[in-house]
Amino acid sequence: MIGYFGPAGTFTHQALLTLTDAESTPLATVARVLDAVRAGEIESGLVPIENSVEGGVSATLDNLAAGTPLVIVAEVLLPVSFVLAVRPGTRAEDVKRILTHPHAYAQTRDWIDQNLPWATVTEGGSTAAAAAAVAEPDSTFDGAICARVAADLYGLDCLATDIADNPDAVTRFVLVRRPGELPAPTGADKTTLVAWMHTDHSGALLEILQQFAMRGVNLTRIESRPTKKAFGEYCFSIDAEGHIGEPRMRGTLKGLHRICRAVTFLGSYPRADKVRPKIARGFTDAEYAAAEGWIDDVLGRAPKER
Ligand SMILES: O=C(O)C(=O)C[C@]1(C(=O)O)C=C[C@@H](O)C=C1
Repeated sequence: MIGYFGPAGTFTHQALLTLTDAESTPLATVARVLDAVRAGEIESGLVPIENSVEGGVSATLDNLAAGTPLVIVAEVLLPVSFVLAVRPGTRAEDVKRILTHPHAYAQTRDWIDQNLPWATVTEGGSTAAAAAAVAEPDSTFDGAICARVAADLYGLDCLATDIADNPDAVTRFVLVRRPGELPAPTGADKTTLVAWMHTDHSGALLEILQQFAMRGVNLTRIESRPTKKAFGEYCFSIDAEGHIGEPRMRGTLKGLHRICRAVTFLGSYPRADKVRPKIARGFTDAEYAAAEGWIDDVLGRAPKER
């Protein structure tokens, strides 16, 4: 069973339908999805992790960083577009109170300011939960910012469509499981990790970045998140091109393990866009293998299984 950030009609639900038609169950928060996976109540869970306009989804990044480690086994990229959904008969001038997810508000703020300057916006739950709440006859909310499928599902009318401030917005979702067998390398993979650095000397972040740079490993996302343990203490949530099965990524992870207070490995998985990294001269698997073979020769030993 696959859990997803629900209820039915969220963008996460739509992302799941592009991935599989396996049996699924909605859960009300990102934390509930991830905890249900940890507890073994569901086999895997789909949650949003990053948006091209608003950046990282903190609820997901922080839970994955701090909780019992899970691993990402797949990612989905979904273009997101929003509608203003209302109970049938509601006119624009009647829309005084809007309910939506914080990321959806962040992506439609200008449109709301320009078109409904009198409206107040409450952030909470998911976009589909907002649509379901507005559909209640005695709802205190007049409108929801959600996906068109959510408006249809909960019997709402679309007062306006395509209201995103950035029409090209894309959200990235990740499918997580309990640690076990990892997806095999495809040549177009990503590895996600959290680096918890020592804070007792200067240049600690630079040392982390050097581990990637000196092995030709490109980053696709890096953001600092508070550790929530002490004021001013941060960890780094990182996505990098490559798979733990590849020697340059393994070397990077080993290097990070040596220099960091801790490293949380959150999976190596195929990239949704299938983009293959440009591997500079000196960093290919063959060149790593040749270098190992040369060391074996120098030491006069038989090549060992690698
Ligand atoms: O509320 C939803 O529908 C979600 O799936 C969450 C979420 C997000 O967390 O970014 C997903 C896509 C949109 O960017 C807005 C909200």
